[in-house]
Amino acid sequence: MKFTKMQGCGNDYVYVNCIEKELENSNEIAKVVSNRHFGVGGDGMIMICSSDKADFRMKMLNADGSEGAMCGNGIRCVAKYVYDYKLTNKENLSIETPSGIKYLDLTTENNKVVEVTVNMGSPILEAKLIPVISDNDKVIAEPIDIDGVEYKITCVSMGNPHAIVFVEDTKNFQVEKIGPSFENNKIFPDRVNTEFIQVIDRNTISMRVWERGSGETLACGTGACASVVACVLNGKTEDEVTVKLLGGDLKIKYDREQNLVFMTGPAVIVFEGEIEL
Ligand SMILES: N[C@@H](CCC[C@H](N)C(=O)O)C(=O)O
Repeated sequence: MKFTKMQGCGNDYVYVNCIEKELENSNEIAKVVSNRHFGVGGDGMIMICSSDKADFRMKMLNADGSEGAMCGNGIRCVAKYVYDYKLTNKENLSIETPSGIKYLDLTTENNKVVEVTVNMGSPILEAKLIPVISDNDKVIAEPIDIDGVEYKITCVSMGNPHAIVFVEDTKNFQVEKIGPSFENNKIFPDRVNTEFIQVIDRNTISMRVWERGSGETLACGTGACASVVACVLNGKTEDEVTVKLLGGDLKIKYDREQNLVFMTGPAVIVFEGEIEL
């Protein structure tokens, strides 16, 4: 199988062109190729497919083979893939995902994409739709017991579920130890992605993430969007925020008038290859 390894802020996936032919058994293939010792290595696999509703369609699978309905870093890389490999010459693209059609603006230099802005759509706050089990309609700064310690979570879906936790210091936070207990807590019927956020100032936050199905990653685009929405809801930041991740920075804008979230960030090709399956 031919592939291109790409990354956005260090959130790396194996990209496969499925425009002519979809992959059979893609959940199993995602597990194999994502393995960092026996496969290509990545946080998961992303398939670029044709669409009858938009310019292209994206399907994303986590490293454990489970599907995510949206991937913020992935969708920017899909835009770079289709433009740089000349599958389109459009600099304004629409990409269908299981969480709806997203609209993207490409910034190019020397006929290559260097940065992409994505209209990520409206955040979903209704507990039932995220889904998170709660007595309240929305989960904002609600206490949760994780391994005997009380944390406060704010829950937001950007097409996929996120729980946001404010911490004193992201650098020394034990994400690997605590992340799985959030992911698999019984109040999240579909599991959850968890963002640990340190507020630096009213326009800057530091974030680490434990991703459902992939573990700690260097960045999560939907997670950065959900976190800025959570910051605004908790009165911690303005609505334009630089999110500092282990793998780089994302610029997020929560346009409250339109109730839309915009994400701007890089997309990079790392290498191309072929793997025997
Ligand atoms: N890294 C992604 C999100 C990938 C999916 C997520 N792990 C899930 O299962 O919902 C991003 O950049 O948004």
